[in-house]
Amino acid sequence: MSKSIARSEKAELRRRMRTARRQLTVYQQRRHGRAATIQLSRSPLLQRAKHIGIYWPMDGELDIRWLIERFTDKHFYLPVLPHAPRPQLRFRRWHGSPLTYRNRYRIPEPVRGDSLSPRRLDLVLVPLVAFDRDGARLGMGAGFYDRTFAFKRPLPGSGPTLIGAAHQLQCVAQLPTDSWDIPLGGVVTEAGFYRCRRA
Ligand SMILES: Nc1nc2c(c(=O)[nH]1)N(C=O)[C@@H](CNc1ccc(C(=O)N[C@@H](CCC(=O)O)C(=O)O)cc1)CN2
Ligand SMILES: Nc1ncnc2c1ncn2[C@@H]1O[C@H](COP(=O)(O)OP(=O)(O)OP(=O)(O)O)[C@@H](O)[C@H]1O
Repeated sequence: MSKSIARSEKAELRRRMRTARRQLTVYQQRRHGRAATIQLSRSPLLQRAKHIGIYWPMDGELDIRWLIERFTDKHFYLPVLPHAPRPQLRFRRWHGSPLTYRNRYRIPEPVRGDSLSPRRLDLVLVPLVAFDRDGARLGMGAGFYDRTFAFKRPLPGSGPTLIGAAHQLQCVAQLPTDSWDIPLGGVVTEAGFYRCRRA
Protein backbone atom coordinates (compact mmCIF):
# COMPACT_ATOMS: atom_id res chain seq x y z
CA MET A 1 0.00 0.00 0.00
CA SER A 2 1.37 3.39 -0.90
CA LYS A 3 1.25 6.08 1.75
CA SER A 4 -1.32 8.85 1.22
CA ILE A 5 -0.29 12.48 1.47
CA ALA A 6 -2.37 14.51 3.89
CA ARG A 7 -4.11 17.64 2.65
CA SER A 8 -2.20 19.74 5.20
CA GLU A 9 1.06 18.56 3.63
CA LYS A 10 0.20 19.98 0.18
CA ALA A 11 1.86 23.37 0.66
CA GLU A 12 5.02 21.79 2.03
CA LEU A 13 5.06 19.26 -0.83
CA ARG A 14 4.69 22.09 -3.36
CA ARG A 15 7.67 23.91 -1.87
CA ARG A 16 9.77 20.77 -1.72
CA MET A 17 9.05 19.71 -5.31
CA ARG A 18 9.56 23.17 -6.75
CA THR A 19 12.93 23.38 -5.00
CA ALA A 20 13.93 19.89 -6.17
CA ARG A 21 13.15 20.55 -9.84
CA ARG A 22 14.88 23.96 -9.75
CA GLN A 23 18.01 22.30 -8.38
CA LEU A 24 18.41 20.00 -11.39
CA THR A 25 21.52 20.90 -13.36
CA VAL A 26 21.31 22.31 -16.85
CA TYR A 27 22.66 18.97 -18.05
CA GLN A 28 19.93 16.97 -16.21
CA GLN A 29 17.27 19.35 -17.52
CA ARG A 30 18.40 18.80 -21.10
CA ARG A 31 18.63 15.04 -20.71
CA HIS A 32 15.16 14.78 -19.14
CA GLY A 33 13.59 17.05 -21.73
CA ARG A 34 15.09 15.12 -24.61
CA ALA A 35 14.20 11.70 -23.15
CA ALA A 36 10.60 12.75 -22.49
CA THR A 37 10.32 14.20 -25.99
CA ILE A 38 11.42 10.86 -27.43
CA GLN A 39 8.87 9.01 -25.25
CA LEU A 40 6.14 11.30 -26.53
CA SER A 41 7.27 11.04 -30.15
CA ARG A 42 6.73 7.28 -30.03
CA SER A 43 3.21 7.54 -28.64
CA PRO A 44 0.27 7.03 -31.02
CA LEU A 45 -1.59 9.54 -28.86
CA LEU A 46 0.83 12.24 -29.94
CA GLN A 47 1.16 10.95 -33.49
CA ARG A 48 -2.63 11.11 -33.95
CA ALA A 49 -3.01 14.57 -32.40
CA LYS A 50 -3.09 17.64 -34.62
CA HIS A 51 -3.82 20.48 -32.14
CA ILE A 52 -1.58 20.21 -29.08
CA GLY A 53 -1.41 22.36 -25.95
CA ILE A 54 2.15 22.77 -24.67
CA TYR A 55 3.69 25.19 -22.13
CA TRP A 56 6.65 27.53 -21.76
CA PRO A 57 8.71 25.92 -18.94
CA MET A 58 9.48 27.93 -15.81
CA ASP A 59 10.71 27.23 -12.30
CA GLY A 60 12.57 24.03 -13.29
CA GLU A 61 9.63 22.47 -15.18
CA LEU A 62 10.40 19.79 -17.77
CA ASP A 63 11.24 21.42 -21.10
CA ILE A 64 9.53 19.58 -23.97
CA ARG A 65 9.67 22.38 -26.52
CA TRP A 66 11.75 20.15 -28.85
CA LEU A 67 8.44 18.65 -29.91
CA ILE A 68 7.79 21.77 -31.95
CA GLU A 69 10.91 21.19 -34.03
CA ARG A 70 10.23 17.49 -34.43
CA PHE A 71 6.59 17.79 -35.47
CA THR A 72 6.38 20.64 -37.92
CA ASP A 73 3.07 19.34 -39.32
CA LYS A 74 1.25 19.78 -35.99
CA HIS A 75 -0.23 22.91 -34.45
CA PHE A 76 1.05 23.86 -30.99
CA TYR A 77 -0.67 26.27 -28.59
CA LEU A 78 0.49 28.00 -25.39
CA PRO A 79 -1.80 28.82 -22.45
CA VAL A 80 -2.87 32.46 -22.14
CA LEU A 81 -4.08 33.64 -18.72
CA PRO A 82 -7.75 34.51 -18.46
CA HIS A 83 -9.06 38.03 -18.08
CA ALA A 84 -11.89 38.50 -15.59
CA PRO A 85 -14.68 37.50 -15.54
CA ARG A 86 -13.79 34.41 -17.54
CA PRO A 87 -11.81 31.98 -15.36
CA GLN A 88 -10.50 29.63 -18.06
CA LEU A 89 -7.17 29.61 -19.89
CA ARG A 90 -7.18 30.15 -23.64
CA PHE A 91 -4.67 28.47 -25.94
CA ARG A 92 -2.92 30.52 -28.62
CA ARG A 93 -1.02 29.17 -31.63
CA TRP A 94 2.73 29.23 -31.25
CA HIS A 95 5.31 28.34 -33.90
CA GLY A 96 8.30 28.18 -31.55
CA SER A 97 9.71 31.66 -32.11
CA PRO A 98 10.95 33.82 -29.19
CA LEU A 99 8.26 35.68 -27.23
CA THR A 100 8.59 39.10 -25.68
CA TYR A 101 5.36 39.60 -23.73
CA ARG A 102 5.25 38.09 -20.24
CA ASN A 103 2.15 37.61 -18.13
CA ARG A 104 1.79 38.53 -14.45
CA TYR A 105 3.72 35.42 -13.43
CA ARG A 106 6.47 36.40 -15.91
CA ILE A 107 5.62 33.46 -18.19
CA PRO A 108 5.91 34.31 -21.92
CA GLU A 109 2.67 34.32 -23.92
CA PRO A 110 2.02 34.89 -27.63
CA VAL A 111 0.08 38.13 -28.08
CA ARG A 112 -1.29 37.35 -31.50
CA GLY A 113 -2.18 34.25 -33.44
CA ASP A 114 -5.26 32.06 -33.64
CA SER A 115 -6.65 30.94 -30.35
CA LEU A 116 -8.54 27.71 -30.00
CA SER A 117 -11.18 26.75 -27.49
CA PRO A 118 -9.67 24.30 -24.97
CA ARG A 119 -12.36 21.80 -26.06
CA ARG A 120 -10.99 21.68 -29.57
CA LEU A 121 -7.44 20.70 -28.65
CA ASP A 122 -6.65 17.01 -29.22
CA LEU A 123 -3.95 16.68 -26.59
CA VAL A 124 -2.75 18.94 -23.77
CA LEU A 125 0.68 18.54 -22.18
CA VAL A 126 0.09 19.84 -18.67
CA PRO A 127 2.76 21.33 -16.41
CA LEU A 128 2.62 20.18 -12.81
CA VAL A 129 4.37 20.30 -9.45
CA ALA A 130 3.69 16.70 -8.34
CA PHE A 131 1.73 13.71 -9.65
CA ASP A 132 0.78 10.21 -8.57
CA ARG A 133 0.33 6.97 -10.50
CA ASP A 134 -3.47 7.38 -10.58
CA GLY A 135 -3.23 10.63 -12.53
CA ALA A 136 -3.85 13.04 -9.66
CA ARG A 137 -2.04 16.33 -10.20
CA LEU A 138 -0.74 19.03 -7.87
CA GLY A 139 -0.29 22.30 -9.75
CA MET A 140 0.85 25.79 -8.81
CA GLY A 141 -2.28 26.22 -6.71
CA ALA A 142 -4.36 28.63 -8.76
CA GLY A 143 -6.62 25.98 -10.30
CA PHE A 144 -6.24 27.22 -13.91
CA TYR A 145 -6.06 23.82 -15.58
CA ASP A 146 -8.82 22.37 -13.39
CA ARG A 147 -11.17 25.24 -14.24
CA THR A 148 -10.29 25.18 -17.93
CA PHE A 149 -10.99 21.47 -18.30
CA ALA A 150 -13.86 21.25 -15.78
CA PHE A 151 -16.16 20.35 -18.70
CA LYS A 152 -14.49 16.93 -18.78
CA ARG A 153 -15.68 16.00 -15.29
CA PRO A 154 -19.15 14.71 -16.26
CA LEU A 155 -17.77 13.28 -19.53
CA PRO A 156 -14.20 12.07 -18.90
CA GLY A 157 -13.70 10.95 -22.51
CA SER A 158 -14.69 14.33 -23.96
CA GLY A 159 -12.29 17.04 -25.12
CA PRO A 160 -8.53 16.67 -25.20
CA THR A 161 -6.50 13.98 -23.46
CA LEU A 162 -4.53 15.60 -20.63
CA ILE A 163 -0.99 14.32 -20.27
CA GLY A 164 1.12 15.59 -17.38
CA ALA A 165 4.76 16.39 -18.16
CA ALA A 166 7.27 16.29 -15.33
CA HIS A 167 10.58 15.04 -14.04
CA GLN A 168 10.35 11.55 -12.52
CA LEU A 169 11.37 13.00 -9.13
CA GLN A 170 7.96 14.77 -9.07
CA CYS A 171 6.18 11.39 -8.71
CA VAL A 172 4.80 10.94 -5.18
CA ALA A 173 2.64 8.55 -3.14
CA GLN A 174 -1.09 9.06 -3.45
CA LEU A 175 -2.10 12.74 -3.57
CA PRO A 176 -5.30 13.90 -1.86
CA THR A 177 -7.91 14.79 -4.48
CA ASP A 178 -10.56 17.50 -4.45
CA SER A 179 -13.95 17.47 -6.16
CA TRP A 180 -12.73 19.93 -8.81
CA ASP A 181 -9.55 18.01 -9.75
CA ILE A 182 -9.48 16.78 -13.34
CA PRO A 183 -7.45 13.57 -13.52
CA LEU A 184 -4.63 13.19 -16.02
CA GLY A 185 -4.94 10.52 -18.70
CA GLY A 186 -1.23 9.88 -18.46
CA VAL A 187 2.11 11.32 -17.47
CA VAL A 188 5.36 11.57 -19.39
CA THR A 189 8.75 11.83 -17.71
CA GLU A 190 12.32 11.10 -18.74
CA ALA A 191 11.74 7.54 -17.45
CA GLY A 192 8.63 6.66 -19.43
CA PHE A 193 5.10 7.36 -20.55
CA TYR A 194 2.44 6.06 -18.18
CA ARG A 195 -1.26 5.89 -18.91
CA CYS A 196 -3.38 6.42 -15.78
CA ARG A 197 -6.38 4.38 -14.70
CA ARG A 198 -8.80 7.06 -13.57
CA ALA A 199 -9.24 9.10 -16.75
N1 LIG B 1 4.85 26.85 -17.57
C1 LIG B 1 3.68 26.99 -17.01
N2 LIG B 1 2.77 27.79 -17.57
C2 LIG B 1 1.56 27.96 -16.97
C3 LIG B 1 1.22 27.27 -15.77
C4 LIG B 1 2.21 26.42 -15.18
O1 LIG B 1 2.01 25.78 -14.14
N3 LIG B 1 3.40 26.32 -15.83
N4 LIG B 1 -0.02 27.46 -15.21
C5 LIG B 1 -0.69 26.51 -14.41
O2 LIG B 1 -1.67 26.76 -13.82
C6 LIG B 1 -0.68 28.72 -15.51
C7 LIG B 1 -0.03 29.80 -14.66
N5 LIG B 1 -0.24 29.48 -13.28
C8 LIG B 1 0.47 29.96 -12.21
C9 LIG B 1 -0.15 29.93 -10.99
C10 LIG B 1 0.48 30.43 -9.87
C11 LIG B 1 1.77 30.94 -9.98
C12 LIG B 1 2.43 31.48 -8.74
O3 LIG B 1 1.91 31.34 -7.66
N6 LIG B 1 3.61 32.13 -8.91
C13 LIG B 1 4.49 32.75 -7.94
C14 LIG B 1 3.85 33.66 -6.95
C15 LIG B 1 2.79 34.57 -7.50
C16 LIG B 1 3.21 35.94 -7.95
O4 LIG B 1 4.37 36.20 -8.30
O5 LIG B 1 2.31 36.79 -7.97
C17 LIG B 1 5.33 31.72 -7.25
O6 LIG B 1 6.32 31.37 -7.89
O7 LIG B 1 5.06 31.28 -6.15
C18 LIG B 1 2.40 30.95 -11.22
C19 LIG B 1 1.74 30.45 -12.33
C20 LIG B 1 -0.62 29.01 -16.98
N7 LIG B 1 0.71 28.85 -17.51
N1 LIG C 1 -13.84 23.96 -11.64
C1 LIG C 1 -13.57 24.86 -10.70
N2 LIG C 1 -14.51 25.78 -10.35
C2 LIG C 1 -14.24 26.68 -9.42
N3 LIG C 1 -13.10 26.77 -8.74
C3 LIG C 1 -12.13 25.90 -9.02
C4 LIG C 1 -12.32 24.90 -10.02
N4 LIG C 1 -11.17 24.20 -10.11
C5 LIG C 1 -10.32 24.73 -9.21
N5 LIG C 1 -10.89 25.75 -8.55
C6 LIG C 1 -10.26 26.56 -7.47
O1 LIG C 1 -8.86 26.68 -7.67
C7 LIG C 1 -8.18 26.58 -6.41
C8 LIG C 1 -6.83 25.91 -6.60
O2 LIG C 1 -6.98 24.55 -6.91
P1 LIG C 1 -5.77 23.52 -6.76
O3 LIG C 1 -5.02 23.74 -5.49
O4 LIG C 1 -6.29 22.15 -7.07
O5 LIG C 1 -4.84 24.07 -7.98
P2 LIG C 1 -3.74 23.38 -8.84
O6 LIG C 1 -4.34 22.31 -9.67
O7 LIG C 1 -2.64 22.99 -7.90
O8 LIG C 1 -3.22 24.63 -9.76
P3 LIG C 1 -3.01 24.94 -11.34
O9 LIG C 1 -4.03 24.18 -12.14
O10 LIG C 1 -3.14 26.42 -11.46
O11 LIG C 1 -1.63 24.53 -11.68
C9 LIG C 1 -9.10 25.82 -5.50
O12 LIG C 1 -9.05 26.37 -4.22
C10 LIG C 1 -10.47 25.94 -6.11
O13 LIG C 1 -11.25 26.84 -5.32
